Amino acid sequence: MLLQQEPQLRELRIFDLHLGPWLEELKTGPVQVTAIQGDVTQAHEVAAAVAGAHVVIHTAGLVDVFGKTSPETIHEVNVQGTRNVIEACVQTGTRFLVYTSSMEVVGPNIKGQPFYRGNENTPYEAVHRHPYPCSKALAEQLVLEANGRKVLGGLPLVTCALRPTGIYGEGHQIMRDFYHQGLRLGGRLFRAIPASVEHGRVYVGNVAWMHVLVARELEHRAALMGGQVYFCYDNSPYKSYEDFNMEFLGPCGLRLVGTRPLLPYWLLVFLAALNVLLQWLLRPLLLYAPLLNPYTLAMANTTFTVSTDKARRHFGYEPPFSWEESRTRTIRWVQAMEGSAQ
Ligand SMILES: NC(=O)C1=CN([C@@H]2O[C@H](COP(=O)(O)OP(=O)(O)OC[C@H]3O[C@@H](n4cnc5c(N)ncnc54)[C@H](O)[C@@H]3O)[C@@H](O)[C@H]2O)C=CC1
Ligand SMILES: CC(C)[C@@H](O)CC[C@@H](C)[C@H]1CC[C@H]2[C@@H]3[C@H](O)CC4=CC(=O)CC[C@]4(C)[C@H]3CC[C@]12C
Repeated sequence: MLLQQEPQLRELRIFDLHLGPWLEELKTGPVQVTAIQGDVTQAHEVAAAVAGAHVVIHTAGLVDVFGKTSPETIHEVNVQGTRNVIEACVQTGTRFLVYTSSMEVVGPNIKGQPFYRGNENTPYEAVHRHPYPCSKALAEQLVLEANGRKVLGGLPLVTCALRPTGIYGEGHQIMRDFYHQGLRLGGRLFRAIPASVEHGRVYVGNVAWMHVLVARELEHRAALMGGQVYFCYDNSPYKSYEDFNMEFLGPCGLRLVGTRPLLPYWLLVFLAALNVLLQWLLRPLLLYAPLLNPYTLAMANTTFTVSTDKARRHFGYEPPFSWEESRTRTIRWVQAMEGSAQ
């Protein structure tokens, strides 16, 4: 999107632990695309990649709420990695830093309190225990506190944090997991969460556009945007997590069984805890990381939706992809997966 939408772009550096062959397709245009294989936990690698950059969009992170990696690793990547990016900007003189934070910085909290149509100023007790939200909250705090620090050359660093709600769209691993689970269950998924529990979702293309816009506007609107947080939002409908997924999985042949949860909540809690035990017992042999665990159950069962226009007011954000376009593009992606699955 940067290559298509940013006329000022002279070089795009992509720094990632895992570089894919798709990067080669980006190198066909007039803008220099530099792919750098590196680890954000290694300060020297980050500094070398950042040196000379005008703006850094820091979106690297470990998105793990399924117990696939240790809390220490999540912290190392999400917190220390962010610290390394900030220090690289300061040491090399990069003045503008955009950070991909998350709704999880706010909630749902461990008390299961709903956040209903909230915005960036809505009072809410952001209390977390899980390593992932804790790491995102710490990293966001580091980014916002770094706003105003002097970088090499003596000018101030300008930082901003974007908080996507549940991202969906092409490449969404969790959607892929739901789809494959449905295929394994004969084309069916079984409702576990009441339809009334709404979860905010945002299309990946709109999240990407918000990042491009902030990267462009941060310099000209530093006084307004510096040190600010913005929820990433669009016109995606408010639905339960499972019903929302069915907007894409339904047209691809899956069916959500039950108009209300098929199992009582206490049994779901028991099964989620059993999954944790099984994960622990099986760890020496294999990685067992099902979708259902105590954290994912609590998240899915707590309403969290945002309603805000702060990004529009501060830097003119309007989602370029309508709900219909976002839905169609995601369905096409799942269908392409379906083709590969058959
Ligand atoms: N998936 C979601 O629903 C949401 C994600 N986010 C945030 O968006 C950002 C991107 O996440 P996703 O695209 O969902 O996940 P993703 O796993 O597709 O992207 C994360 C990227 O970070 C890279 N990475 C991981 N560890 C690294 C390391 N040590 N050094 C360098 N690169 C590393 C991965 O290779 C990957 O390309 C993350 O910061 C995440 O916390 C925020 C809100 C919602
Ligand atoms: C098994 C069922 C109970 C099923 O409904 C569980 C769904 C569960 C896997 C998801 C429900 C809410 C999701 C999280 C939410 O969208 C916020 C997120 C923000 C991020 O920064 C990363 C992803 C996630 C934690 C997302 C993960 C999947 C859910 C927990």
